[in-house]
Amino acid sequence: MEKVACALTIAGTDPSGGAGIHADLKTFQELKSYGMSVITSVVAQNTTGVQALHHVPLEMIEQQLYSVISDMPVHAFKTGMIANIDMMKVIAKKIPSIAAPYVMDPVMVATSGDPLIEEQARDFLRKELLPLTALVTPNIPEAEFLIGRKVETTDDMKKAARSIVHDLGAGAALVKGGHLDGEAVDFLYDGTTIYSFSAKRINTKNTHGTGCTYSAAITAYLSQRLSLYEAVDKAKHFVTKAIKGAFPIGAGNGPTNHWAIREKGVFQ
Ligand SMILES: Nc1ncnc2c1ncn2[C@@H]1O[C@H](COP(=O)(O)OP(=O)(O)OP(=O)(O)O)[C@@H](O)[C@H]1O
Ligand SMILES: Cc1ncc(CO)c(N)n1
Repeated sequence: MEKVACALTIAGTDPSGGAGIHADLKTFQELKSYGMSVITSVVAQNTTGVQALHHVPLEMIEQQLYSVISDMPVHAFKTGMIANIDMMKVIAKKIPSIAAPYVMDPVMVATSGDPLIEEQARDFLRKELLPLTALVTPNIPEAEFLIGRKVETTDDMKKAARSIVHDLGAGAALVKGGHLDGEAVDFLYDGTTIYSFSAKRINTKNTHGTGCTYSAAITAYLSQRLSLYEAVDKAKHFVTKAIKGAFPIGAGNGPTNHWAIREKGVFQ
């Protein structure tokens, strides 16, 4: 019998539906992987920023992980917002028992600039979680934090990707250029080769949740057994379409359009 591809996200919520768990599950669904989720923090946020955070108790995070892993197949998984070291420890302990590719979106701040993880937890993420990954997907500020140097040019991005793999122990690194000017170009380093993925920059402020959507798309494709290169290539097309079709809703940075690859949706 054919088995459905199963993808898991471990992340925080976004009641406005554009980022976090919500973006991940919409993306899994759109790309036809069966989506599952473990919630780390409940975040009161919208397109304008983060209003409040409530962290799920550690035992409950552990229990959610157990509920999924003990019963369901996981063919690939990702992490997004993990707010503090204690949560990271709980998750790190369970990762070896999930025998599947791990994609880390090293979320530190929301698109609005509001912090989503505690300052001290960043080092733990770099030292303890990063070496467990099949792929990490930092944007420019996250890459700068990880390697401790400025990333200002495409050459710096490629060097950062290499250093994240060779010096920090990630399985592979995808350094995203959304925060630079010009083409929206990302560089993947898999330990041997640098690949670039490029798209025309779209003139929009509606980029809430682009990073979540991209890493979720990569995770969905990995759960379907695509190679890392193919998964990133197809995910880049998906996120570009989702940004192109992004919705001008909310007063801040509107959300990406997760169904942009098939139809426009229903408009009022
Ligand atoms: N205006 C844009 N036009 C086209 N592609 C873009 C644009 N902004 C970002 N991208 C692309 O979107 C993907 C996500 O990258 P980005 O650097 O925005 O992630 P991020 O900062 O982690 O996202 P988030 O805003 O969710 O934190 C990358 O492939 C990037 O190149
Ligand atoms: C829960 C959550 N994760 C990640 C981001 C980054 O976009 C966000 N805004 N919210």
